[in-house]
Amino acid sequence: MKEPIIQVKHLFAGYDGQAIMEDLTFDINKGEIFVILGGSGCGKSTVLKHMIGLLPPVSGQVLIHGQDMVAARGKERTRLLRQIGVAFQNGALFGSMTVLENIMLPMTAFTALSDAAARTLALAKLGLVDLIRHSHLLPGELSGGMRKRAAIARAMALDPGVLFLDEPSAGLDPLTSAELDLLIKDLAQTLGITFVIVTHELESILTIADNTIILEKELKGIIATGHPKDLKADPANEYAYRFFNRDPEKEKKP
Ligand SMILES: Nc1ncnc2c1ncn2[C@@H]1O[C@H](COP(=O)(O)OP(=O)(O)OP(=O)(O)O)[C@@H](O)[C@H]1O
Repeated sequence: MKEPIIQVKHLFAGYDGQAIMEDLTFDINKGEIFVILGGSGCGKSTVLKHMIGLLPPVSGQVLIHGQDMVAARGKERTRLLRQIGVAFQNGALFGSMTVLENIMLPMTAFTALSDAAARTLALAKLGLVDLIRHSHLLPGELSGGMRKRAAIARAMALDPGVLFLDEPSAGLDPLTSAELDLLIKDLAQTLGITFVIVTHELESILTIADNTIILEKELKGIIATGHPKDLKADPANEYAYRFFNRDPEKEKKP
């Protein structure tokens, strides 16, 4: 049975009281890989920032397990934020710390774990992303694909139920990007982690997404929602059809 883990309700997304997306309402179910799509600059990352508590929305609610993260304050907010992990596009790893130290950092900073226990747990996370052999390296010594995997391991440090990934395939070659897709699918299936991903990569979306929303700039809202394979095949949903079939020409027709 579908169980919403995140509910976005009447979210007006934007900056300084100015909405660039209006009245977004959608659910993300436990264990699914949910992809946020849309043309460049339409507001995908902005919506993501509201969902992870990095930026207050113009208005609306983001519920995690039924509790409003936007309204939450103090310890309640910290508790809700602990339930999500985030891997940003550039990895955002600390360059002067080894990969292992990067994964241990959230554990020692936010829990009472000893260094030894944090080290053991961090190595377990690195095992999940196949990076144990590289745990002693600095982020700058890793390949692009490894850096993404390290960022995912760090996002998993505190065992969140939901992982947010902003453009995970950006800058990766197609093969490395496909490997990352497999990893995401594997983590969703084996650990039951829910993924919320902002990406443009059509191949990747069709391979991994269980559900998508497509945002549209002019409309300032959701233009299509559903399984990407259904959206790709359904000409009735014209914008989604064009998006998945890379058909900009039709866009110019009335
Ligand atoms: N800090 C900010 N203050 C004001 N406006 C911003 C800020 N950051 C982004 N914007 C604007 O908000 C709009 C949406 O940007 P956003 O980065 O969310 O889009 P996006 O869909 O993620 O784009 P892309 O796919 O190109 O990364 C853009 O017009 C952008 O210029």
